[in-house]
Amino acid sequence: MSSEIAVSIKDLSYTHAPPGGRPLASATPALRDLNCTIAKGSILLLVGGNGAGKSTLLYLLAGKRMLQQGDVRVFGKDVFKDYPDNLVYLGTEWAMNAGVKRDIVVSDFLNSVGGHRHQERRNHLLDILDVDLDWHMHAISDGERRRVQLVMGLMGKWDLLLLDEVTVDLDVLVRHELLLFLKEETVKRGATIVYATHIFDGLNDFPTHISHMRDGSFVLNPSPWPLDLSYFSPNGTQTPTLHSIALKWLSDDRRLRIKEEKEGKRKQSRGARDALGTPIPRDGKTFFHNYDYSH
Ligand SMILES: Nc1ncnc2c1ncn2[C@@H]1O[C@H](COP(=O)(O)OP(=O)(O)OP(=O)(O)O)[C@@H](O)[C@H]1O
Repeated sequence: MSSEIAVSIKDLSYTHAPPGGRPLASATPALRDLNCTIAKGSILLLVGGNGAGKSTLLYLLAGKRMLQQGDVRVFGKDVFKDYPDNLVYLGTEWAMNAGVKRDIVVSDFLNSVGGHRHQERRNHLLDILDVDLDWHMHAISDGERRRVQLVMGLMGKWDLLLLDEVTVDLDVLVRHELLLFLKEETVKRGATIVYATHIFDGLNDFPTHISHMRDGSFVLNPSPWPLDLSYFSPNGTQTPTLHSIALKWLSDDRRLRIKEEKEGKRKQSRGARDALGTPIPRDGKTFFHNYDYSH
């Protein structure tokens, strides 16, 4: 892996705003004071519960929103003003777009987005993702449509790939082949990937770095994976799996949130309520298993 920088993030904070408006004074920031660099050739996995800020971060890295505070550079550029042609963002909303459910044959669809310029890579991806050029976009399953999206997004030679949960509806074989392809892109071409997912099966050998996000902050800044054993316990002999780490981190996050709600340090979220709609207090003990890193 090269030590050149693909992404640098400095003092980045962000609060969502209503369409066309400014953030409400009462709104909670989605990102708070993030700082990190991501080296070329690395694969960073963002781990965090629902609402932790992963998608917002990927959105900002993709230049889809104007920054409010802080600085983000992708290959040295401000992506909002100067979108690099070697940056690809793939998110889940694409498949919901009515335009991609038209009665159009996959080969025509891919040609309409430049497939003829990338014949060799396109054909390789058609194999890996098991996509048939004769499929009709309106008559395929969600997972199959996702596979077409991936061929479309990956067939050009990207140098930074931002992936937001787009492997969730792939079958296990296609997902496995895709991860191998992506890993190879980083090793052979020095491409860089930032990946947010909740599915950790088969992922242990994929990332080069992981981070833990909670409430829009990095609890663990992007760090080399596997993590140093001393992170887990002084006597540890084996790095826990990503799945067990995610379980432990997210259960800690939930416990902390409930503690802070009880102490009045944050607004109570939608939790269990009684018949009159009064929140049922949760003590963070009775509801949860005590996860350690061995699960
Ligand atoms: N369009 C929006 N308007 C207002 N608030 C938003 C909007 N999108 C996200 N948020 C808020 O920003 C915070 C971060 O959300 P984000 O979608 O980045 O989390 P996430 O880690 O990607 O979650 P998930 O795992 O569920 O996809 C959450 O509190 C969420 O409610």
